[in-house]
Amino acid sequence: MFKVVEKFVSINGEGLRSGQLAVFIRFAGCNLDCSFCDTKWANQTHVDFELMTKEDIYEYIKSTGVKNVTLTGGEPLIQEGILELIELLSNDEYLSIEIETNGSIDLKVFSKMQNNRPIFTMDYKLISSDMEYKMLVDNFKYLNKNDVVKFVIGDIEDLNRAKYLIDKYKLTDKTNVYFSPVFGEADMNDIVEFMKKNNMNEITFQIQLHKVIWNPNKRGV
Ligand SMILES: C[S@@+](CC[C@H](N)C(=O)[O-])C[C@H]1O[C@@H](n2cnc3c(N)ncnc32)[C@H](O)[C@@H]1O
Ligand SMILES: Nc1nc2[nH]cc(C(=O)O)c2c(=O)[nH]1
Ligand code: SF4
Ligand SMILES: [Mg+2]
Repeated sequence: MFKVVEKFVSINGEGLRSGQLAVFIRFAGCNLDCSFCDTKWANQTHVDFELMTKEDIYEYIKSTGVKNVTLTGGEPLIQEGILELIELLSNDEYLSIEIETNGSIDLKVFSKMQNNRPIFTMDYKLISSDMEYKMLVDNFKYLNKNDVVKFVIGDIEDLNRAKYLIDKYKLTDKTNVYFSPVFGEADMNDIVEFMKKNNMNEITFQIQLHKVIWNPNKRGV
């Protein structure tokens, strides 16, 4: 059984499918504690959740009629039975599955899926998150051109570190690379100036769209 803290339809506010309708499944609990986390509430021990089987989750998704599915949290890939859920959803060729994951979970087993493989938006947690020591750089090799490595930027130190990693692991040759400011805190102009100064042609800068449309603290959107 999965602990689901919320499920809803919205437009995806992040990633490759930003602006498109998506059905979201948010799981309880995370193995990290990022300084900037906007869903800390979902990681509390006493959070309210609904227990759902993988079949319940599939039925809910189908009842919405929405094609894009985002599994998020919390950390979706620490949920017991998550591989079976992903396989069930992937068997439905109509669905396009996307998984938001935090960079600390080994993606090898997931990346090997053959049919209708999900796309992974893998965060690399930078210095200002306080969680960089948990990052698995081996994960970079399991990502392809359908996936994303996302750097959430808090400050200039994060920008320098992101650039170092992009160059060292040739990330833009392998996958899509996004910069996203810590919402309401990072200086967005600094990020764009940094991109200009370093001629970062292959990076996509992105703001979380749902936080512009709705109150940034609103749930279920
Ligand atoms: C809440 S996390 C859940 C999935 C997974 N635990 C992870 O970190 O990727 C979803 C996305 O929101 C991003 N995020 C969380 N707090 C944020 C903030 N304050 N500003 C910008 N992005 C944020 C995360 O970096 C991640 O890309
Ligand atoms: N609209 C909307 N789009 C999102 N894309 C990724 C989200 C997440 O929390 O993982 C998210 C979210 O919480 N809301
Ligand atoms: S990994 Fe994701 S859910 Fe966990 S604390 Fe960090 S941003 Fe929040
Ligand atoms: Mg969110």
